[in-house]
Amino acid sequence: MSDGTAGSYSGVERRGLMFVLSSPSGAGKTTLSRMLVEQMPGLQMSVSATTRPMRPGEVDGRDYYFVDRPKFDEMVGAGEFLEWANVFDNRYGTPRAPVEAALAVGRDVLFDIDWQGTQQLRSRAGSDVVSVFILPPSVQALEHRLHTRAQDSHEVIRGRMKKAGDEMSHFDAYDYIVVNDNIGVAFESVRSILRAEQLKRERQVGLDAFVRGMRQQLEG
Ligand SMILES: Nc1ncnc2c1ncn2[C@@H]1O[C@H](COP(=O)(O)OP(=O)(O)OP(=O)(O)O)[C@@H](O)[C@H]1O
Ligand SMILES: Nc1nc2c(ncn2[C@@H]2O[C@H](COP(=O)(O)O)[C@@H](O)[C@H]2O)c(=O)[nH]1
Repeated sequence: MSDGTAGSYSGVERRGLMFVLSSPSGAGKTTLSRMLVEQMPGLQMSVSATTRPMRPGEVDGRDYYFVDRPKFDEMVGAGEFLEWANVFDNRYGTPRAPVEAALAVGRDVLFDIDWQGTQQLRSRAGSDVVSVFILPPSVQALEHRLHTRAQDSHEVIRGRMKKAGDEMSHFDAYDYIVVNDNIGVAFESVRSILRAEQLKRERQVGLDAFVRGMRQQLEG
């Protein structure tokens, strides 16, 4: 089925993009990411590696690659990460190979990463990166969400709330800002941003030939 880009009509592939969601912890990136992957055909989630302990219900290889610190540092040394950062006293990094493989065949890749990682991706991939910062509707709602998620200790939640202001201070480096109050509305906003970015002229490789072909048909 066609995705509505010229490439899917002319046989030329579209250029894949890197779609980044960041937010303070608990604002809803993981929830929105899961909804996007379910509803946007061809969108591939980047699975990060982390040194943080696994939460109840998380699956190694699906939610994260859970590695110890020596293994993480070995991966850094071998240049296996596209970006990596220290976040909340743990290390997190984006494995390079799956992202490069997806982009090479014109697939879009979704990232749930912090502001430091976004900055690194932006400096490497420039306009192939589209970034969205998710804000909570209020500080109270953010704290409530972290508690109702019930996956981190009170101490960890306190630590993440302390750093929420810091994370939020980077909102102005992002292309789009979405306030996640009602999840359905926030999802529709994020989905629309991705769809519009997919349709940008510069991402549709082969437009010239496609239009030329139709013009020749019309003239001849
Ligand atoms: N709009 C919303 N209204 C109410 N609850 C929400 C909303 N969006 C997400 N949540 C809930 O808030 C909690 C935190 O969401 P989520 O895990 O998606 O946040 P996150 O930004 O990925 O956090 P982290 O950075 O810690 O991974 C979850 O329990 C989720 O179900
Ligand atoms: N720079 C990167 N940040 C990442 C990556 N994977 C996740 N994250 C960010 O870490 C925090 C905490 O995540 P949690 O799962 O422990 O709650 C959150 O802001 C994520 O966006 C990564 O590969 N690189």
